[in-house]
Formats: sequence, C-alpha cells, structure tokens
Amino acid sequence: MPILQVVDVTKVYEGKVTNRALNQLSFDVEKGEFLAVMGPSGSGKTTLLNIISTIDKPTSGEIIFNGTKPHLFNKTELAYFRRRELGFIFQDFNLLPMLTVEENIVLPLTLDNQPVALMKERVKELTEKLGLSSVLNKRPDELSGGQAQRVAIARALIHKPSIILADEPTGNLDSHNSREVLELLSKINKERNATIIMVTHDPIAASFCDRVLFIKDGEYFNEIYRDDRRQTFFQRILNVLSLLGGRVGDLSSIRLP
Ligand SMILES: Nc1ncnc2c1ncn2[C@@H]1O[C@H](COP(=O)(O)OP(=O)(O)OP(=O)(O)O)[C@@H](O)[C@H]1O
Repeated sequence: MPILQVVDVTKVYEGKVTNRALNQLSFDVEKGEFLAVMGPSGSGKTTLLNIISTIDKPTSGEIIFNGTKPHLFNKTELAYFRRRELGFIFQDFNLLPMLTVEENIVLPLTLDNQPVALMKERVKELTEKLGLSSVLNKRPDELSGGQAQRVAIARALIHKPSIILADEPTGNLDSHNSREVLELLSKINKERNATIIMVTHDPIAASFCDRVLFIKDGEYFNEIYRDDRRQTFFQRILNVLSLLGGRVGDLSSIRLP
C-alpha cells in the first residue's frame, strides 16, 4: 500500500475572484520514495504541500496517509499527527533565532515531551552524520546557509517522521551548498528509507529524486522516473519543463549540474 494517496484533490479559494488552485489531482507516493513536484509559478505546488501537511483542507477529494484520513482528525489528533508523522524543511530554514542549534534540532521531541536521554542520543547520532557536532551551541545567525539548512534537516528527522515535506529546500543556497544538501537528502532517503516530497523549481535538485511529478494549472501534467544517470535524468526533466511552459523567468535560475 502506498504511504500517501492523493485522490481527486481539488482546492478552490473563494474570494473576489474564485481560484481553482488544484483540480482533481491524483497520485500515490510509495514508502521510501524521493519525489520532486515541479510546475510553473502558481501551478498549485505550495497548495498541494499545505493540503498534504493538513495545514489546509481540500475542497473535495481526499488525502489518505498510511490508510488513515488526516483531514477527518480532530484538533488534538491533527496536532499529534503533524508532530509525529511529518518533518518539514523550508526554503528559509525557519530556525528559531533565540534557541541554540541543539535546542532547534530537538524541538519536535521537546514539543512531544520525550525523555532527555532520547533527545541526547538522537542529537548525537544525527549531528555526527550531518557534520554539525561543532556548532551545537551556536545560534542560527552564526551559521552559514548550508549549515542552517543542515540544522533544519536534522530537526526534520529527529522524531523519525513517516514523510519529510520540503518546500524549495535549496532556494536560498548557492550551488555548492545546494549540492551538499541534495546529496544529504538523497543519502537520508537511501540509508533510512525516508519518504521525501520536495517542491522545487530547480531541475538540478529534481534530478536527485526518483521521480518528478509535473503539475500545471493545478492538474497532473506528466511524471518521469529516474532509471539512468542523473545527468540524463536532468536532461529529461528540462525536456518536460520546456513542454510545460510557464511565466517568463521561471527557468531563468537554472544552473548546469
Ligand atoms: N490563500 C489563497 N487565497 C487565494 N488564492 C490563493 C491562495 N493561495 C494560493 N492561491 C492561488 O492559488 C494558485 C496556486 O498557488 P500556489 O502558491 O499553490 O502555487 P505554486 O505553484 O506554489 O507557486 P510558486 O511556484 O510561485 O510558489 C495561485 O493562482 C495562487 O494565486
């Protein structure tokens, strides 16, 4: 059974002008998959992530997560679901400036009232792996962008969530740090069999994934699987992007791998 099923999801924002951000979108995500979601600006990617993460509700259709329907949960169940099952990585890192790196990383466990011994053990294991052991007592403003994103990744992993949701995780990083973060996500995906859904505009970032799902105007457009070298996959991603179109400037930030 897939870990996540998006079934006929439609999202309509009502306002002065009615806006159909997603239109009958359906796809599955398997456990251990590293999925990229791409599409032109305004195609509904963030709306989709918000619905998967239960921040927002679909107008119709449903999300099935490990056989359950989180949108039917009550407030307490929802809070518990987000805290336990989901890990978030954002473009702007979203670290709390007044907390140390270590305090930021353990936040999901602190909020879940987990024992200190467990926190210490997990922090040690994760920070050694992510090369963060020497910055544990620093504050976020003392970190480089790459370090800050690695801290955010550690925070997203510390509670061993079922799915990691990443919204443009390399959007604020230079090419060197982007590559490091992507290699790290790829390693976490393989070594821990972690399921990752990553929204990105960057075809290089997408080329680290197993599959790229393309959406346009809130609808399924295409999907391609990586079955060959990353360089070739990158080329195939560019080919679909050129068919997809989009607003001028959407592809202007493309760097060559
Ligand atoms: N809260 C909202 N109220 C009304 N319309 C919204 C709201 N959020 C998003 N939209 C609209 O829904 C559509 C999809 O927006 P969304 O942010 O999901 O796109 P996106 O693919 O993430 O775009 P980008 O790549 O620019 O971040 C857009 O037309 C947007 O204007």
